[in-house]
Amino acid sequence: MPTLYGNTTGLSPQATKTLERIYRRKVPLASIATPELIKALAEASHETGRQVGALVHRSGEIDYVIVGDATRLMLPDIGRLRAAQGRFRALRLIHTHLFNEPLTRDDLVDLVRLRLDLVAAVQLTPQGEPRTLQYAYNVPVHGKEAVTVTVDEAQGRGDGRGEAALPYRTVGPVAIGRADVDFGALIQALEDEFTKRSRTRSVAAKDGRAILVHVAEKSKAGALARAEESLRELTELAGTAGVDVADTVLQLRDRLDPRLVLGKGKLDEVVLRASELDAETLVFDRDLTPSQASAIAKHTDLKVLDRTQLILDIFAQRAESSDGKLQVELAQLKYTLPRLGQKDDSLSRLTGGIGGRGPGETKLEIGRRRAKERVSFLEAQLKRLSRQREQRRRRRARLGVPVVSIVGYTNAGKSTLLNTLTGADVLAENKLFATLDTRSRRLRFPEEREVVITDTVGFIRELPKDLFAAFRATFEEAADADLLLHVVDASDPARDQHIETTEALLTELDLIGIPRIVVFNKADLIAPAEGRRLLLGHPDAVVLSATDRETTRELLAKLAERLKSRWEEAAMVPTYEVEAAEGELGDGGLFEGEAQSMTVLGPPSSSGAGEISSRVRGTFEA
Ligand SMILES: Nc1nc2c(ncn2[C@@H]2O[C@H](COP(=O)(O)OP(=O)(O)OP(=O)(O)O)[C@@H](O)[C@H]2O)c(=O)[nH]1
Ligand SMILES: [Mg+2]
Repeated sequence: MPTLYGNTTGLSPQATKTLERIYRRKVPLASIATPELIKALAEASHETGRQVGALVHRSGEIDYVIVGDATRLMLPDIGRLRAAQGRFRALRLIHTHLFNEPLTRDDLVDLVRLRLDLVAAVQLTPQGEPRTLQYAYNVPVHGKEAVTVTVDEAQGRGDGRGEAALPYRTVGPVAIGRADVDFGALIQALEDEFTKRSRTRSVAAKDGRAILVHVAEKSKAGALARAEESLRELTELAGTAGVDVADTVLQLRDRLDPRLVLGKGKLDEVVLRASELDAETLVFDRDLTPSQASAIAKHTDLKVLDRTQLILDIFAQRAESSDGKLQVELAQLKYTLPRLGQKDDSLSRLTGGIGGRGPGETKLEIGRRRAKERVSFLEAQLKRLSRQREQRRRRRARLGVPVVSIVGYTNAGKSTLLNTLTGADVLAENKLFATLDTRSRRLRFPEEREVVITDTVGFIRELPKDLFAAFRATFEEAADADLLLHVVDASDPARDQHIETTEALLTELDLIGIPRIVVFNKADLIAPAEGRRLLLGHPDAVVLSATDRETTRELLAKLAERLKSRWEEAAMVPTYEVEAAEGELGDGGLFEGEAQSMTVLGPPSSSGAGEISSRVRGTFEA
């Protein structure tokens, strides 16, 4: 027996028979629907008082007969693997409308999101006779690159997009029998056009085009400003991850939808927008539960990522040391595991990150059991590495060299500061999370005094939990620090928030007890008066430009002063005279030989303690 789909409860045996008979119809490629099929659908509708539809395959077969209610039809899950780029699903929906309604928004959203060949509605007379036919099909739109922010207040303000080109075209309603378009020729022409376009597109955006979505409750004061700031950061994160941001959408709601987060109407709009802009990914500016992500992916037929996945993806791309790679893989697996439990064939859209990137051997689409095994393996591996680090640290402690760790929000200029202070060439980039592996350099002060300066991973608001756990290890180094340099990008409008976030994370990492110097960086980008104001709030801080070595003198003097007792304790050198140090600062003699300031501590075990190497990477790493 052929299966009936949709709202099949309470159908009489007679109605069931009528419906099942629809499967016998054949539709040639040359027409949208035959008069016989239309008649059969109308009869079944009349008999049941419900909408009835057929999904017709290009082969002419009817693949699905679907029953709705009086006003709508829910399509079955027709295999949510996306149709190949530039191709349609080879299925067209022909269905009845009982009250002479034109194509509804739901019809059009289904057309676009499922990439159906075509959607047609047959308007029936009150007597149940087919009267007119209206149809719609997907058309290529030349997407605008512009980033628009749309805010939906409760009053339903427009989305400010104006007359955007629609990704579909509707025809009719026309009298039945007048709709004599050659369906086969139409679909062939459309597919050719789409294929041509997607070829040029895929070169332009190798990591995919995405729409960024921020949804927040509007009850809270300042919600809009916070949302905009958060979207700005997400846009930067997306850029860092190599995602082409096609558009951003911002919705403030009274209450978040527990299932879809956004309102259904808004989400439908996003689907259409994604089709317009040829975007295949939605990135949510919040964490989604596995079931939310799954529901949204199912509803939109788009790839759905949340903020955590985006950050994980960046880490996956950027981790360099074997340690870092293991940690990222572990975090990705831990994030993926609860999502593997879902009975969901759209798994690849929930897991793989942007391009399915995962370090190590994990393909991110492995089974649950394999994933668990891999987690245990990685955890054991990381424990071993952590023990090794611990040993190295102890050895170093015996050497008595004080350690200074540079911490702070991502992109604050930590690596730049390390480079400038030590003459190193650690990668510093205008990207979030440029640094993922801890690097250390030795900085020499006069009189044979020296410190080891360590660069760290940048902090970020709402650092993903699993990632936090995994990266805690990289802060083990910092846990032994005698002093922290908290670098702040003084020119960032969200500066105060960044300070707050960093301090909260320092607390969580148990580092808050370590003495700290706040370094307001990027002084060249702020007015001098602003710099002075900053110092009023933080009298112990310094203001400098990490890009300009001249400006770091005050910091070096402060470092020398703060580390004085530590050096004395280590009894490495005779008593340090602050006055003398300042005198030396005056003539720039703080660096005792430029070449030596570039010395790197070599791996003590493998190549002998204190070996001089010009390589930066791999410092302290066995
Ligand atoms: N104008 C200006 N730009 C700076 C200054 N210091 C750093 N930058 C720039 O800020 C960007 C980030 O610098 P990084 O040193 O990579 O920052 P980071 O804190 O190490 O960042 P992550 O490793 O990503 O957490 C780079 O483009 C630097 O060139 C400064 O004093 N002035
Ligand atoms: Mg860095």
